[in-house]
Amino acid sequence: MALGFIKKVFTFGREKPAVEQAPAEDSAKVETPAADVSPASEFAEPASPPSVPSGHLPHEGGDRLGDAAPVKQEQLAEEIAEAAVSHDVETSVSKLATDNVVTEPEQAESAEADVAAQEVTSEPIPPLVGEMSDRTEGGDEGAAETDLASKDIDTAPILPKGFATAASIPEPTPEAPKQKLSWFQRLRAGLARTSSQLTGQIAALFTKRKLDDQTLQDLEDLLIQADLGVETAMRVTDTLASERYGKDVTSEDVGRIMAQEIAKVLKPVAKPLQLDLSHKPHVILVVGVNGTGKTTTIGKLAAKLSGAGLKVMVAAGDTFRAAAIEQLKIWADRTKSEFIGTKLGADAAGLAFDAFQQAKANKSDVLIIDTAGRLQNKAELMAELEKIVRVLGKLDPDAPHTVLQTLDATTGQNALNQVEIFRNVAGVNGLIMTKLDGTARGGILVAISAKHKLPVYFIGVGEGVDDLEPFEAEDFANAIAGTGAGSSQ
Ligand SMILES: Nc1nc2c(ncn2[C@@H]2O[C@H](COP(=O)(O)OP(=O)(O)OP(=O)(O)O)[C@@H](O)[C@H]2O)c(=O)[nH]1
Repeated sequence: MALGFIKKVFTFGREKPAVEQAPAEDSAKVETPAADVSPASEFAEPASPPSVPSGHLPHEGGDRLGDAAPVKQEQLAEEIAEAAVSHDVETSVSKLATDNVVTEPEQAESAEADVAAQEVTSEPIPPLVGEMSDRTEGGDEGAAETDLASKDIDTAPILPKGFATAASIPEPTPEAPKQKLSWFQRLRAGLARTSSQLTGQIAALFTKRKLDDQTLQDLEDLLIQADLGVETAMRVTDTLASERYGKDVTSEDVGRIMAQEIAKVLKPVAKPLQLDLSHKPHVILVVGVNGTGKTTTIGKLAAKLSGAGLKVMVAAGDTFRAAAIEQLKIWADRTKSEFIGTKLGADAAGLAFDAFQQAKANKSDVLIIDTAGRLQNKAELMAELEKIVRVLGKLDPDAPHTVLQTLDATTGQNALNQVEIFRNVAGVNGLIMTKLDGTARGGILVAISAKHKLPVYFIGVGEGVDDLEPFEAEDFANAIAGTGAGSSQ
């Protein structure tokens, strides 16, 4: 797999604005030496996240998600104050419990305290040095040498497959066949229901029949029932008609054209997750409906990044489910990442606020924030997500830099609606499809890609820490169509 390292730039050219900080009643004051937040070097404008349309969002049921009109400064400052008030942060670094989190009630008076007024005095949390997990000892086979602008070459981490950084130079690297076959077999196994159902029906449709309008219509119906979406179904039938209309056609012909057309839809969205390591932390916010694999996927991402030598902090923003906080702590320990959490029921935006501050003070490379699972039609829960994004944006205009949505491959059609709402509310700019090793209905990813054109960075192919693979368009297309290199595996 050629590792495309696409240059991504953010605007850091201007002086960093004094961040309006809202130390509220019991806001946590993190005692770490003042982080050196000198303005980073000049970068071009970032790609702006999808605009958030105001007005009622087109989705069945659920409440109006509210107007996305810009929030006034005072309202925002109140939100930050309220967010900081309603929780006390327990900051713990796996293997290093710190008790240096204190609150400064008097800071609560003004919602706009200057960040410089926040004296930070305790020692920064030393980087955690842990043995690499055996899988990432030498880094992924396919990892390319990267030349990071912010680090000299001999200390630049070798990013694992599926990640890129602003200054890295694309280097095609040969795919490690044994790794591809194993996860590819799991992918095929996961998509077996989709592909066997589809290829079985196609075979039945095209026994000794010339290609005519009726068979084209029947094929189109089959492809739509497999969740591929109307657009892709029509592309397949149009291409097939242009090649074989009025002639004999075999199911192999159909499979080949199906894989080809699906790959055309998926190739533009199969991209590495771009990290901008020229400033710290790169914030990844993980969102999605309940049980889609957010916390597990964060653990897998943390393993890849910390295994590559990056300093990772994970934040337990799912303050709704008790087990989620503990689950993420276990992932942090397992992946030698730093952990920040708070008490059950605390304000998630406040946790995100403190996590950012802590990650900055600790000079973490990447901060990955978990969130509570929520259905897209629960307006108050979606409003909470908006607040988390707003609070992070006040601390860094480009944060959260990556908003990942996890999609459960067994969901089917509803995933389209999930992406629509989460994208409008939280500015989702990347997808991860999980549970493709189960009885997946992976076809929906084709429909989502055709409609939303959002990058698909990884796929989950199991519950293990290594079961996260960079998304490969050709492999996925062949797995659905039951064709291609892996088809004989
Ligand atoms: N088979 C399989 N199971 C997965 C995968 N990813 C996650 N899971 C499982 O899915 C279940 C839910 O995963 P979580 O990470 O807790 O999901 P979540 O989105 O954080 O859940 P909530 O916090 O309830 O929203 C767990 O049992 C995971 O082990 C995957 O790729 N394959």
